[in-house]
Amino acid sequence: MAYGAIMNLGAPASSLSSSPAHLFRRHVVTPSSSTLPILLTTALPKNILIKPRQLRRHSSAAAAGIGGDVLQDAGATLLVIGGAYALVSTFDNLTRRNIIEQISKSTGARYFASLVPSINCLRLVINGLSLTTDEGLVKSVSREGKPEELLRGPLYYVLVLIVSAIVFWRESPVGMISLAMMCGGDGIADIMGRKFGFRKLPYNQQKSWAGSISMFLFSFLVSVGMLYYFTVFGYIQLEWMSTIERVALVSFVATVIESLPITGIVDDNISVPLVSMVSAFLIFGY
Ligand SMILES: C/C(=C\COP(=O)(O)O)CCC[C@H](C)CCC[C@H](C)CCCC(C)C
Ligand SMILES: Nc1ccn([C@@H]2O[C@H](COP(=O)(O)OP(=O)(O)O)[C@@H](O)[C@H]2O)c(=O)n1
Repeated sequence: MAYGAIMNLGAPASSLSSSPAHLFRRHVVTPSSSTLPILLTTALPKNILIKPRQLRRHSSAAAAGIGGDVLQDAGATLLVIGGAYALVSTFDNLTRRNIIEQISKSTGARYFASLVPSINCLRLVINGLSLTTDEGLVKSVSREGKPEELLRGPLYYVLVLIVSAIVFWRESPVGMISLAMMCGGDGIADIMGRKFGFRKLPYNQQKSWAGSISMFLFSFLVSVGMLYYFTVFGYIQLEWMSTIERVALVSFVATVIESLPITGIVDDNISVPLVSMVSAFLIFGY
């Protein structure tokens, strides 16, 4: 949910610290020095969007020793928390002094919000084409450390963020739900599946029950959290009983799609949000 982070740009700054947007993490790890650049450059310190693979990769930095790693990670965590706190406090102050509006009503807000993923999109393209070399970025978001990997999963990911922000913004549940599936559900499936995925799915030996059950649960919970958040701020009105049933249905569809052995054909950063968008649109009707 990047959506949450994006949308937060138009929400009361004081709500940032308690918003459910922090759940919208594609892959959540304790930030290490290698994840810091991406955290800081995305300027969204509360919304840590990093892959678990960094942990694995950088565990090879065991040369520094486990104690050193823990210290480094703890330091990085404190730094990010401090940065997030400072950012929220700054916005709080500006809002209290009426220097910035609490809730942006500007029609251009969606384009401003999409600037964050757009800048990251540009970075991915430039580095993916090896026009420049940002080793931190490549290491942070690729599996094998190859720049060209940036042009696949990570690029699709930011493109979905951009499209969702611009097309759906905060008036339609469709964008929120599809981002919840991609950023929340799919991200958690990866983490839980790798850790507890001993029992594989009968039709896909690459995916596990633990991963898919987590995908369903987190897609559902993150979606409901996001919808609740935007309902509280009055952007959307929902009838909750039917909404919960509908979200459960979309989560189920997204989970089934994520579990299929089609990763080689279509990246799940495309299949999951796309199928979620279509099914949410059909189910919600707007
Ligand atoms: C590593 C990423 C995707 C790869 O996925 P997969 O192929 O393994 O399935 C994500 C890449 C993220 C990107 C480089 C930076 C995105 C910044 C974004 C605009 C910040 C939004 C923050 C919010 C927390 C979502
Ligand atoms: N439903 C799922 C999804 C992922 N996983 C685990 O997570 C790993 C990465 O999943 P993936 O191929 O979907 O990776 P991403 O493209 O989402 O990063 C898989 O190799 C599995 O170990 C799982 O066990 N069950």
